[in-house]
Amino acid sequence: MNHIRNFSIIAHIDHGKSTLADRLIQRCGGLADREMEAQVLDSMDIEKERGITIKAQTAALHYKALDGKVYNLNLIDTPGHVDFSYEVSRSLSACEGALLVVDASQGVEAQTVANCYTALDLHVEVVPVLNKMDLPNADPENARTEIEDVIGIDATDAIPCSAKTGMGIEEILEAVVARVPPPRGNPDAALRAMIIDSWFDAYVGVVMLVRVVDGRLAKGDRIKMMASGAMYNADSLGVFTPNNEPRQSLEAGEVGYIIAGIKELQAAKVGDTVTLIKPGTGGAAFTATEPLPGFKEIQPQVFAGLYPTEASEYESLRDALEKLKLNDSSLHYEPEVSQALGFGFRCGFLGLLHMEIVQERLEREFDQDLITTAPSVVYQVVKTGGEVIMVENPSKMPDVGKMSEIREPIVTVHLYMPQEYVGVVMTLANQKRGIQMNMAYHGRQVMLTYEMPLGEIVLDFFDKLKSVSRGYASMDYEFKEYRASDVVKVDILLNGEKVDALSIIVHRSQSQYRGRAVVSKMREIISRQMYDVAIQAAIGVNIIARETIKALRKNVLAKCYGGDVSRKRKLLEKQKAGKKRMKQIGSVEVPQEAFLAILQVED
Ligand SMILES: Nc1nc2c(ncn2[C@@H]2O[C@H](COP(=O)(O)OP(=O)(O)OP(=O)(O)O)[C@@H](O)[C@H]2O)c(=O)[nH]1
Repeated sequence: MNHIRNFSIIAHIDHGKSTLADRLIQRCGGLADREMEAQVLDSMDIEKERGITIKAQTAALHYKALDGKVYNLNLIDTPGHVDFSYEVSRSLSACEGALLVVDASQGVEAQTVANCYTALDLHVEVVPVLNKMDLPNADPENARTEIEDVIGIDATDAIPCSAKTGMGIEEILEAVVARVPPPRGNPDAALRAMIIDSWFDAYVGVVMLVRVVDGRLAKGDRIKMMASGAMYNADSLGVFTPNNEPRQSLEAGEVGYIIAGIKELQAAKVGDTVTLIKPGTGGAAFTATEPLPGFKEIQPQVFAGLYPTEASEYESLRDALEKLKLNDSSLHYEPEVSQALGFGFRCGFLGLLHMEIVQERLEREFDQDLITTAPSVVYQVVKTGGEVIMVENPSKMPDVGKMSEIREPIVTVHLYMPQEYVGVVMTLANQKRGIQMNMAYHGRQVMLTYEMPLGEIVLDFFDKLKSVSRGYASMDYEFKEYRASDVVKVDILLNGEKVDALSIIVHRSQSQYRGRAVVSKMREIISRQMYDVAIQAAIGVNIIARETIKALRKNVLAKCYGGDVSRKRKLLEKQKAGKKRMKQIGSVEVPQEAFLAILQVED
């Protein structure tokens, strides 16, 4: 195992993670130049466009070091957003080292900090790298000082490099060999391999990327997933270079893939431990007694309704969701009926970004026209009879008289920011009903710990945090508990009719304000119709806000002075096209944005 190094790259968006990874792969001969497409490691189109990595991928590199020995360097890619923090922690826990890439012309930025702390918590050796040294305004001294002040690690040996010109690449590879410790597992113990990532391949079924911690796995061995208990045959094994390269076995310390005829992604959960059920070729011990630490069952945190704009598209939306789910085990969905929107699906997501990605893929890859309702968290409701139910759709909230308590999910949030933003971040956290638990200094960087309702976070907390801190603050959060809370359901009525898909759940102290704000936002969004439209917000039978949209549809044609038929038709066509993502509710045409009006409300 002394010739193996497992490492990943931590970087702020745009600091050059993908470019550097490509360089390292190219230098180690993994891909011929013509195969080098920009950013090999980000495989999905959307990833490229959004510039984030959704699924971790990996490359096993062969590097002949200056000491004359050939090393096996496994580069493990990590996703970079708060919705995927669990995946980040699993990929980092599969590494002994991490390159911390800092753009020498920009210095340390907040997003890197949270991942860097995760790495340090997991005792991963962090090797700082100063990228973009070819830029005229590169300031390596400043970047070094910031790494020491903000992250609190020694940056004397930070390596200057340029992923663009190739400067420093050799030094980085040497540093990986010299500074990242070799893996420490026990090759003679029972097999324990951690699933770092898993995805569905149309030809071979589920592919698992694993880090073998102890023992040995050979082709054909019978394996078992320790958390799910499912058993399979390890039909084929191999490593990614990043192309796949079949192997007869994977040894302790190695990173590679297993294909075992698994049809369901849920059977190969990230963080689960793979062990053997029959003696393999590894020795006497085969079934591990203890799984590797850190496995968590990931539950969707945010729910929203997804409806086709045309009722006839329901089946094709179902097919699309089914296909997406094949490769995204954290996506949940089940059929749901709304009086206003007809047949659709209640979908569960890891967070808002995950929801956006799914929505975008449905529209782009599957050509779906969707209406999405406002995201909601899951509430725990104690009914008057004592029964406890989970409510993930505001419109399903029982009547007030039938509930004795509503509990909302509370999360522990860690907020990281430079000192100068502590004040504004605290103000924001207080507005969002946060309770401060702790404050810790790491050099110039501060970590605030809050307990906060998840419902406040899913609305717009992340965007607000970025805007008050000019992008410098970052966060991560984890579920803590359900806690009793004075939340109420606010219904929205159009011409006196309750629109189930528009109901929201908010804290009573904010209900008046939010009700009013949503109603006035909707007034801006819903265009004028043939009739007057009354928009109201109500808590139970109490109307708390009202706006009226005056009838005005004739205006579309008003400019046409009667005569010009073709122009008239054009205008009507145009109006029809504009209606595409609209839904007829009673006599009112409601555009897609109206369902998300709650997200557009400013505090
Ligand atoms: N001048 C210069 N530009 C670089 C260097 N490394 C990367 N870049 C450019 O910086 C931009 C961001 O690089 P990426 O490799 O996509 O950065 P990333 O960190 O992977 O970003 P995300 O994939 O968005 O997280 C690209 O336009 C690169 O061409 C470098 O050493 N010098």
